[in-house]
Amino acid sequence: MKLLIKAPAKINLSLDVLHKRPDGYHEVEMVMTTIDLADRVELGLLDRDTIRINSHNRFVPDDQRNLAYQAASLLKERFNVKKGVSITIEKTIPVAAGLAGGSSDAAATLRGLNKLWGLGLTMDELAQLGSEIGSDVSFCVYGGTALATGRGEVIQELPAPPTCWIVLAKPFIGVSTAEVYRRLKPEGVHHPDTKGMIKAIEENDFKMVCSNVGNVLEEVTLELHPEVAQIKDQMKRFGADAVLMSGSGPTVFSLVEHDSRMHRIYNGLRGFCDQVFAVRMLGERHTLD
Ligand SMILES: C[C@](O)(CO)[C@H](O)COP(=O)(O)OP(=O)(O)OC[C@H]1O[C@@H](n2ccc(N)nc2=O)[C@H](O)[C@@H]1O
Ligand SMILES: Nc1ncnc2c1ncn2[C@@H]1O[C@H](COP(=O)(O)OP(=O)(O)OP(=O)(O)O)[C@@H](O)[C@H]1O
Repeated sequence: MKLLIKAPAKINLSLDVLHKRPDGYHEVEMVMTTIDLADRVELGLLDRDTIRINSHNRFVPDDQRNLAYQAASLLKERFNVKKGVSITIEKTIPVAAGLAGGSSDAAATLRGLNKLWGLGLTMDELAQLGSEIGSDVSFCVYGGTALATGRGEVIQELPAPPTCWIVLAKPFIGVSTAEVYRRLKPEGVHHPDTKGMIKAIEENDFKMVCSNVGNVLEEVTLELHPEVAQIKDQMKRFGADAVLMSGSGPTVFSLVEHDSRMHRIYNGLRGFCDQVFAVRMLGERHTLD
């Protein structure tokens, strides 16, 4: 028996860091949404009691460092599962890009194995388990649009944002999330208006969404990698309605209302960037599989 599960990327429409916590993590307030850019995770039962990862991407580990492996391992251990699984990951989401690719693969593995192994866990229980793997995994279990607080694992559902295009561009660099958080000084930065972003989404007001995008990690990554600022400038020049870095970067996305401008930004950025995509948001939370 085989199961094919979609693992979509996320973007942070706003990302605020309130303070550093005693456990070393940072207290955050993030408005996140899933987009129609997804890895495909195929799960197959194995006769042997083992976890096997197949990925044909040289940047993706095929052992216990893979977040999908960790998801399977956690379920096996917690629920005493004596079955094996092969996990084949077809990557489309750029790696180490601020788009939660690994976290989404882990979340898809949790959802899929819940079915394949007949564990009967609720989405809330899967999200709770996901938080043990990484801060973005809980959000990825649900997908859709949400406010994420705590270290990112406390999820409150939000309605779908106004419809628009998302053009994503990733420069030829990878970013370490841990390093970006380490370099951040939450006291000295300009904080986005999280409540304003939530209101804009609830009122389905595209202009208000655009004027409330903000990410406190942007300054840190821009300082490390000036090419991120260049991409932002280019997107603005090509007519984006809003431009922001996602997560800890380095991927930059624009929100664009009109098709013609979407094409202009997409074509303008290709050749200049490692990977460029034009996609839609997935909108509300819905059954992903
Ligand atoms: C930047 C974001 O992707 C935005 O959605 C997330 O905040 C990071 O989520 P993630 O990659 O799943 O993060 P984790 O794997 O849990 O943590 C990676 C590292 O980032 C730092 N980290 C992460 C989340 C958080 N709230 N505070 C932190 O300081 C920690 O140093 C941690 O060791
Ligand atoms: N399934 C996976 N897909 C991609 N990378 C993975 C996976 N599992 C583990 N990794 C490791 O995690 C690192 C970060 O990858 P990922 O693509 O998840 O980053 P990210 O998009 O920046 O994450 P986030 O936005 O959650 O901070 C990679 O360099 C890779 O070594």
